[in-house]
Amino acid sequence: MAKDGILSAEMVSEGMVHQERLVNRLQHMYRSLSLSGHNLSDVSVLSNYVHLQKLILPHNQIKDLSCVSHMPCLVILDASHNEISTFFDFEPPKKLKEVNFSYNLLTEMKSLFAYESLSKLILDYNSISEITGLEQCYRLTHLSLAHNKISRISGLDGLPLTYLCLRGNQLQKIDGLENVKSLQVLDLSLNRVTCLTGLQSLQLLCSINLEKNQISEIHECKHIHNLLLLRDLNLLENPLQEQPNYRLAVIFLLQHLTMLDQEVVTAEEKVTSVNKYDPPMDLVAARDHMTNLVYQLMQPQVLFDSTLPSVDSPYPLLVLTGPQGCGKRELVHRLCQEFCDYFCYGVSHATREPYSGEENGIDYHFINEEDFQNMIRMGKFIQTMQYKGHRFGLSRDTIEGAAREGLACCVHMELEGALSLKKSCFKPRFILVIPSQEEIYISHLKSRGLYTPAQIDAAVSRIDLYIRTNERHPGFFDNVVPCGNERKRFVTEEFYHNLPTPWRDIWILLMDFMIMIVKVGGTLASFLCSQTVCYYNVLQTRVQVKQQIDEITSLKSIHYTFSLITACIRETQLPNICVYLST
Ligand SMILES: Nc1ncnc2c1ncn2[C@@H]1O[C@H](COP(=O)(O)OP(=O)(O)OP(=O)(O)O)[C@@H](O)[C@H]1O
Repeated sequence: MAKDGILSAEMVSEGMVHQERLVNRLQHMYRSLSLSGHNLSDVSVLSNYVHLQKLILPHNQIKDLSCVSHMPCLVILDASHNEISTFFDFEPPKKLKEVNFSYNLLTEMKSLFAYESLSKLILDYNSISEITGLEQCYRLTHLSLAHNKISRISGLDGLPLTYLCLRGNQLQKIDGLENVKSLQVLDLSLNRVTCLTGLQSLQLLCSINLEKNQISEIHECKHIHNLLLLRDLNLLENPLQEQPNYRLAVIFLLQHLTMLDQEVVTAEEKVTSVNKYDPPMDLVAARDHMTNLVYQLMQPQVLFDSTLPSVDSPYPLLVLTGPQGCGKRELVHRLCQEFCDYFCYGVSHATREPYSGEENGIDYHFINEEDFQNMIRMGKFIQTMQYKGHRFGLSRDTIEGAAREGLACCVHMELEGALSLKKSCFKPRFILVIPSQEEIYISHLKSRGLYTPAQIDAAVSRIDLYIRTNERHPGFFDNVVPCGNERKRFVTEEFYHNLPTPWRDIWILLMDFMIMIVKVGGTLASFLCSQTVCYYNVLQTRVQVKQQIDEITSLKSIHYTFSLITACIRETQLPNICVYLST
């Protein structure tokens, strides 16, 4: 222990960790000195040790470090746990890289422009209230100012920091970091931070510690959603932890995390979070199918009453699917009008308000949410779907109604509904009606005057979903009908007059939806031919079986008509249509 706190030459030689002989072999050169916890207050003797590279003096009572001015080779200085109140009060050693002044009495930072080699600076547990003087520290990568009195982050612009610790300060928001682009590890624990804005541009961040702050909203995580390298996030002891499903919600928003709140994020948690907050369509469909089936099975049996098929006797359903407002609904109506001997419009239930001109029981069965839920519980639906906050569902009664009249049911629905139906024992035929020209689709939606711009964007964005499904799952749709302005383009006066007479009549008959119906035609006719047999098998009466034969004859004639139209179109060399017809 030092007498009166004064460091003597003997003590220095005891504390020397590393010494080397100089070239002349007569003198020693001291490289590293470590004197921890010696109650030292006067270390002026060190002015003689000019070759020191590493000086470790923690847990003393040193107030004055001016001896460092005589150590031009010093690289590492640890003067933590002392009584230093003046900031870097010595001539700058040119090579000084690492400095630790934590647990001292520093109240302010001064310019360190002359310390150009400084790469690591630790100033924890002082009373510093503002970060200043670091502007010229072009090599500073590690800065720690934990447990000071800093209330605002400043003075760090453009520094090459990879590690920054401001734990235990008085920060309420995160600003002043936008230009610290190289930051990888950030510790802001034990502050009063309420929101995460200010982090979104720090693309290299891989670890953020925000333990013990005031963050109360899970959606704050959206600000760090785009930080693709972020692996470790600590939000322990923030109010948001009280929110239901907190962990899953955060994992869902930050899918790259491997550690959350000091616990490993498992693959199961990631899958569960996605299934909860953005379930893949297939999962939604499977759940929907399962729900409706289970509720149906829970009802008293109505087997003998039902004309509907079982697993081995499918019932013909024609499903037109496509994005909202693409024209599929009109096409279904039209098909059911034109071919009323074969098709019946399957009216879905909907919880949305009717648009003007819509009629209850014709466009939808409009019901309220409570009634819809009751119908689900009573096993009434075959398929349901939530779309933009409203519920839609196709009921067994609707289909039974069509079946009792000896007709095939024709419905329109979104892709999720189609997926759910695919899982049922029905074997529907699916026709995708897809806008071929985005601008025309958008202006059509606008002209309906029913949708907000956000709803239009959402509908347009689903075009891609349908196209991807069609590309990735060949055969998912039995036919694809592009809708756009082809109709206007092709049904010109000239085209019409050039048609031979019988074909002209057919065109008149189909007029508005001609092109679309023709394109559906291939599927439609073959579908009816193949499915009607099954349907009549379901009804199981002799009379109807007899009727079936007659029907099929006329169906064949429809098929024939379609092939004539096809040939006619081919003759007029309309390549677009021919392509669709041949698919
Ligand atoms: N049972 C159902 N299952 C799934 N989707 C359905 C069902 N019934 C209707 N839909 C679809 O829900 C979407 C929203 O229906 P809505 O009637 O509000 O649309 P819209 O604006 O009138 O457009 P559209 O002319 O395409 O019907 C439409 O794409 C519609 O086809």
